[in-house]
Order: sequence, then structure tokens, then C-alpha cells
Amino acid sequence: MESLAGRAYLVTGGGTGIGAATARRLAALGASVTVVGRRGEPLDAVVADVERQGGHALAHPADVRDPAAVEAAADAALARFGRLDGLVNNAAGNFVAPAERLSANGWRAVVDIVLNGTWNCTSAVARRMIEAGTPGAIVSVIATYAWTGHPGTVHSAAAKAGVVAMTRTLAVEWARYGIRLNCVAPGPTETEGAGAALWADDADRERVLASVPLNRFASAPEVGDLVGLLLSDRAGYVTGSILTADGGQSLGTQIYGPPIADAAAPTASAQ
Ligand SMILES: CCCCCCCCCCC/C=C/C(=O)SCCNC(=O)CCNC(=O)[C@H](O)C(C)(C)COP(=O)(O)OP(=O)(O)OC[C@H]1O[C@@H](n2cnc3c(N)ncnc32)[C@H](O)[C@@H]1OP(=O)(O)O
Ligand SMILES: NC(=O)C1=CN([C@@H]2O[C@H](COP(=O)(O)OP(=O)(O)OC[C@H]3O[C@@H](n4cnc5c(N)ncnc54)[C@H](OP(=O)(O)O)[C@@H]3O)[C@@H](O)[C@H]2O)C=CC1
Repeated sequence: MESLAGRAYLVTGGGTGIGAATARRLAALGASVTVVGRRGEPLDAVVADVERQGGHALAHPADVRDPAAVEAAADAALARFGRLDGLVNNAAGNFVAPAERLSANGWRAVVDIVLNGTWNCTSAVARRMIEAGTPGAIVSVIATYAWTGHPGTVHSAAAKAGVVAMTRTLAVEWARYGIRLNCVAPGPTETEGAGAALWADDADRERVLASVPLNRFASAPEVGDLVGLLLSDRAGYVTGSILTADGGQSLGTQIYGPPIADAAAPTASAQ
């Protein structure tokens, strides 16, 4: 089992879904976590949860699109925990919209959160690590459509692809500082945010499920585990990589054989 004992990380979008599960996982592995998001309430709930388990956490409301707010979050994390060993870029905004109906503002909202927000956080945290001479790791949560593309998600797909390019570029540029950068690409994962944004009704949910060979959604803690692994020293030689955990979805659907959602097919369990 990997350990993150004594380390300190900033997790964006850390109040809900995959971000909250990741923050809990990092804390369970011994790390201190600063959770960042726009709304204070969900962040406070995660902090209370972590502290109930004997861990250390700080809530810092901030919009990742605002570079000054992100700088302040990184300062607050350093002031509270005395060090920064890395970052989880998890905050995102998304909705399904046919590209020809996507407004300039709709494009901007998603690209600003996903791509510019990731840069704001990555540069703020890495500059402090470089200054302190602290090696560490950065993990960004992306999506497989960063390389497959997916109709209805042009803003998010383009922004996530930008995050992949950022990750690979900086993995080489900052290797000299001992900073590793990687991505986790989850498949459809059971979270309120994604449910509301991407599969709001039962029919959509069934369509998404039918596209996953393992025939189930991922759970947020399952994804948080993988983020913890990539941050840990067990992944010390892994940089510039994408860890895909999508139940086989991005490999494409089968042409021969029974449909994935066939009632006779076994459902793979989360354990
Ligand atoms: C068919 C798809 C199934 C694919 C299955 C593939 C496998 C799964 C892969 C999933 C990968 C990724 C998942 C996720 O990212 S899930 C995360 C979801 N969580 C969230 O989105 C939470 C945060 N969301 C938000 O904050 C908002 O939704 C938003 C992104 C819009 C940003 O909020 P903000 O307050 O900044 O912005 P506004 O509300 O002012 O809106 C800005 C403009 O965007 C337009 N807009 C908003 N929603 C829609 C919509 N549903 N359709 C069209 N346009 C929309 C809005 O109108 C504004 O534009 P205008 O000013 O021009 O009106
Ligand atoms: N669930 C899924 O199926 C998949 C998710 N992903 C990725 O996983 C990550 C987490 O998604 P998920 O947990 O499902 O969804 P959530 O909606 O639960 O998570 C998004 C988080 O980002 C925060 N956030 C949004 N905008 C901003 C902003 N401008 N500044 C700071 N924080 C912000 C939200 O908090 P607040 O609103 O308070 O700011 C929220 O906590 C995302 O990167 C998503 O793209 C990838 C593949 C599949």
C-alpha cells in the first residue's frame, strides 16, 4: 500500500464527486489536503469528514479561473501545512451541447475552468515547489474523449486535450525539479455533477452504460485510489502518462457477440 504520510496536496473541485473521494483517499494515506472549489459548504463537509477520521484538511473557496484566487489558495495551503508536495487538477465544468449551438460564452466557461484553471493551479503550485526545492507530483483528471473526441462535448474534449499536452510538456520540462505530471482518465463515473451534466435521464444513463464493456459506472473512490497511486512514490518512474480507467469504453463497442447490456452478461463488481 502506498503512503503519503507527511505530505501536503491541493485538490481542486475537492468538495464533491471524484475530488472529494480523492481528498479523503489522500488524507487516509497520511497526507494533509487543501480542498478548493467555488462553494464553501461542500468543502467544509469534506474537511469535517477528514478531521473525523483523524486527518488534516483545509477548505479554501476559490474559482480556478481566477489566477489571484489560485495564488491565495496555494499560499493558504503552504501557510497551514508548511509544504506543498503536489496538486490534483480535478475541477471541471461540462454540459452536452451540439457544437453549432454552443455560444462563445459556453465555450469560454468550460475551457476557462478546465484548461486555464488547470494551468493557473499547476503553475501556482509548481512555482512554490520549485522555489522550496520540493519534488512531488501533479495529477490531472481528464477524459478519454481528449483523444477519441465525442460529439456534444467539443469544449470539454478540446480543453482536456490541452491538459494532456500541458502534462506531457511539463513532465519533460520539470523533470529536472523532480516534479512528475500524469493524468487519470476515468470512464463514466457515478457522481452528481456528471449525472446532472451528462446523463440526466434514465435513457441517457442506459446509453452510457451500454457503451462500457465492463457494464458498470466507476465509483469516485475507485478513481481517487488511482490518483493516490500516481502521487505516491510507487509511481516514482511514471511521468507524462495517462492512466485510463474506463471499463474499456474508449476501446469501442463490439460488432460481433451479444450486446454489452445483455441481461445474461455478468455485471463486473466494483471490488
Ligand atoms: C453525451 C455525453 C456522454 C458522454 C459519456 C462519455 C464518458 C464520460 C466522460 C465524462 C467526462 C467529463 C465529465 C465531467 O466533466 S463531469 C463534471 C460536471 N460538473 C460540472 O459541470 C460542475 C460545474 N459546472 C458548472 O459550473 C456549469 O455547468 C458551467 C460549466 C456552465 C459553468 O458555470 P458558470 O456559472 O461559469 O457559467 P454560466 O452558467 O454563466 O454559463 C456560461 C455559458 O454556458 C452556457 N451553458 C451552460 N449550460 C449550458 C447547457 N446545458 N447547454 C448550452 N449552453 C450552456 C450558458 O448559457 C452561458 O452562455 P451564454 O452566456 O451564451 O448564455
Ligand atoms: N464523472 C465522470 O463520469 C467523469 C469525470 N471526469 C472528470 O472528473 C473530474 C471531477 O468530476 P465529477 O466529480 O464527476 O464532477 P463534479 O461536478 O462533482 O466535480 C466538479 C468539481 O469542480 C468544482 N468546480 C467547478 N468549476 C470550478 C471553478 N471554476 N473553480 C473551482 N472549482 C470548480 C465544483 O465545485 P464548485 O461548483 O463548488 O466550484 C466541483 O466540486 C472532472 O475533471 C471531470 O471532467 C472525467 C471523466 C468521467
